[in-house]
Amino acid sequence: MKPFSTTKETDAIPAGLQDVMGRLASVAMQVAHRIARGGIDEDLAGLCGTNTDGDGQKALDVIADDMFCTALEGSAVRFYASEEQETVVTVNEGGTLAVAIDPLDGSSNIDTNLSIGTIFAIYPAEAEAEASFLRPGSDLLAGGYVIYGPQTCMVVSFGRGTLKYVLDPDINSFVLVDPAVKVKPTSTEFAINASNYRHWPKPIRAYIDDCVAGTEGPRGRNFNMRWLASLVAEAHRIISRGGVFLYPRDSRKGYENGRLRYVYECAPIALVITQAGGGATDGENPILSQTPSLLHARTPFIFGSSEKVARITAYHDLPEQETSALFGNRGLFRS
Ligand SMILES: O=P(O)(O)OC[C@H]1O[C@](O)(COP(=O)(O)O)[C@@H](O)[C@@H]1O
Ligand SMILES: [Mg+2]
Ligand SMILES: [Mg+2]
Repeated sequence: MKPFSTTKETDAIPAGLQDVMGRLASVAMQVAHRIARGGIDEDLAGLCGTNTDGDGQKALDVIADDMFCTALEGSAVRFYASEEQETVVTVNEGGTLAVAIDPLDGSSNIDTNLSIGTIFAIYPAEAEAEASFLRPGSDLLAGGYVIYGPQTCMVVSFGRGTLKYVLDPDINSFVLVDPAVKVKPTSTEFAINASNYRHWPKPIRAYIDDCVAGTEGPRGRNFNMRWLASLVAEAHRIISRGGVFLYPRDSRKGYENGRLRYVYECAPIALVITQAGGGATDGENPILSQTPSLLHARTPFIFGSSEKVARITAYHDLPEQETSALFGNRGLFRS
């Protein structure tokens, strides 16, 4: 079983990362297979613990974490950081790379047969374990995700554009289908968990109010909303047809910096999106220029079509009375 179908697929990967990428792709194929068989002889959605963030761990969270970590033994990976592990694991003292991973993203959807995924980030290893990860996303050697959906795809950037691979189930290998993925600069779709509306900061409320007001509001046109509760699936939709995703900070306890984790969720997705021409910010500043202070640090996260992300930043720059006022007053944003 070859993770990549031909040399074309492998040659698109920098030489120093080919082995690790092959290992990640091989595990992803096994995870996809296991998901496809879920419920036949194992309950992948069964609760089996709590991670450091207090999130309930499902069986598949733990299984996938174990599979990825084990597969990196004997590779060039020195340090392994995971959503499912409190501290960094030293895989190979002599390694030169550091891998951070969300082994299973969108866990709340495991038993619903909606798309879920894996998010991965590869940095150069530093002498200290944590220092290898507490750095800006602009230091990434690679960032990407695998989506387990009707198709299994891998979308990855090595800092020079974004590539899309599809798993061909006939040959059990990933095939490179798009070496230069592009995110549409604009779109009429937004994705946000609207049940948190009352907790959002004013600029986010104002932006969503103006979208929801449609043709009667300052934007003068209608918008459509999606929310899958699977970051990978939202990213893949945006890669495919544009749109914007928002998980802002909010006033709930524990959501002061939003929900999503910088090191193994936001930074790699931001790399993939920005290398495809999209935008990725915390609402005001680029994600890739920030430095997390903790391994599991969270950050507000807004990404997608560049014009939409820029517009949301502009809402953050509005004077206080503009975001407090009724939408009709935001004449600045008539388009
Ligand atoms: O349930 P909420 O608050 O809408 O959050 C959904 C978000 O949480 C996540 O499921 C967090 O990821 P995990 O499943 O890896 O913990 C994202 O995929 C998704 O965008
Ligand atoms: Mg996640
Ligand atoms: Mg996860």
